[in-house]
Amino acid sequence: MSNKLTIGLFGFGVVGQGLHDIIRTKDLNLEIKKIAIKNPEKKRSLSPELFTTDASVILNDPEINTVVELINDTEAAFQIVSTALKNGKNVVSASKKMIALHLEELIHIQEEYGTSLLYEGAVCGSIPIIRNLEEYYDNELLYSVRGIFNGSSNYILSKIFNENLDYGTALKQAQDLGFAETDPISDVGGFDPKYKLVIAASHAYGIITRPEEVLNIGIQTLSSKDIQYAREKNYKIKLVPTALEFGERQVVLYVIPKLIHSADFLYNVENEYNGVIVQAAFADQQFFFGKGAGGHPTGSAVLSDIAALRYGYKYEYKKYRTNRGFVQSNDYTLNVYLRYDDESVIERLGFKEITERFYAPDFKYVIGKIELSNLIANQEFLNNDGVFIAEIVQ
Ligand SMILES: NC(=O)C1=CN([C@@H]2O[C@H](COP(=O)(O)OP(=O)(O)OC[C@H]3O[C@@H](n4cnc5c(N)ncnc54)[C@H](OP(=O)(O)O)[C@@H]3O)[C@@H](O)[C@H]2O)C=CC1
Ligand SMILES: N[C@@H](CC=O)C(=O)O
Repeated sequence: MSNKLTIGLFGFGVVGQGLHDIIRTKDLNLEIKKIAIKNPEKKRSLSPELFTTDASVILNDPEINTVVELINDTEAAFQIVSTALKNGKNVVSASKKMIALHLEELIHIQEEYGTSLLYEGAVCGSIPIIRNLEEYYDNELLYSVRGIFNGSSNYILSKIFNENLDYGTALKQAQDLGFAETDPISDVGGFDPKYKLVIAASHAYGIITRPEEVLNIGIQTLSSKDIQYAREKNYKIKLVPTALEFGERQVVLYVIPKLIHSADFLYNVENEYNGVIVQAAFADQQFFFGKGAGGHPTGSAVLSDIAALRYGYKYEYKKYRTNRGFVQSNDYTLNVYLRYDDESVIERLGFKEITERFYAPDFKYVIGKIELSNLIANQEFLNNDGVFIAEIVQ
């Protein structure tokens, strides 16, 4: 491909503008030729001639060799990205939901048309985790990948724990700072970190998982009682996606709040920062830390992908293609804290074992072991008021 990148940018919101800010500070031998947006009435900080609402102006322009997709509409993003790849353009995207939902198809399109799709900014903002999982870690030696993959929920939890802010105020701040998704239930309900986990697991283990088959329980039902419990036991609560190998090449994926002890690297990951712990057979634990949301941190990851396209970089999906027999499995048991209102909840969830019970008129909880499949069967129920569940790692 030509050394000079001529870019068609889709989206000029938090991340699109963040990327543009970064690009204009440096002489990078690249040009943003056109920017596609949705609302022609919105006031823009750049010349009106640069903008279009017609996607085909970019997608059919033979001079544009690189498409950068940073929009907040999943289905439109898939149409744009797949058409651009089929039209011979390389693409950078930060749309994690779109990528997680369409990963297998996107891999095949890249293969068929010889084009490249990079998406480092889609997983943990500024942290270069995808290229590391893809290139550095052999899946034979990789035990687990877990961490804080969502800046908004971590921001909310930090503000609640460290500054006693109420949930609604903290969420509003995360939205005002540009961290939250258009519908913030995606963040606080654990959907956004689940999409990121699905993408990370494909590069870690070579397995492509359908997001709807992965448990996501969020922080939206957190109450003052859970915070009191965590504080008394010297825990912090964090929303943690986990991909972990167990048994014979089985990989379990799930997203759930976790009670985190001070010895855990994630304990000190605060606000919009993310942290990823990779556990490998001989390297033991390695910790990646950086801003996981916001225009400039995400823009920096997008720019790194743009720069990688200059030298023809592609994900080879080696682990997926060689298929070394890793399979996703939900045959896994978690140790959990469950705060509940109604006694029938305990029976409904079918605990394997209960090791602790606390009972007061205004606060009831149990600690015990439960099958992941039971949590999946009750996922909707567990995201409703009256219950809060969190994993406790023993
Ligand atoms: N915010 C963050 O910290 C991060 C966000 N992401 C992801 O990056 C993407 C963009 O997020 P963010 O910048 O926050 O979103 P914003 O809501 O700030 O901006 C979205 C932009 O997309 C444009 N847009 C929407 N639909 C279309 C369409 N069909 N064609 C062209 N433009 C369109 C909007 O146009 P208009 O201006 O006219 O409304 C707007 O400029 C999302 O997928 C998000 O999940 C990833 C990592 C971090
Ligand atoms: N809403 C997301 C944005 C980045 O991916 C988050 O809060 O992490």
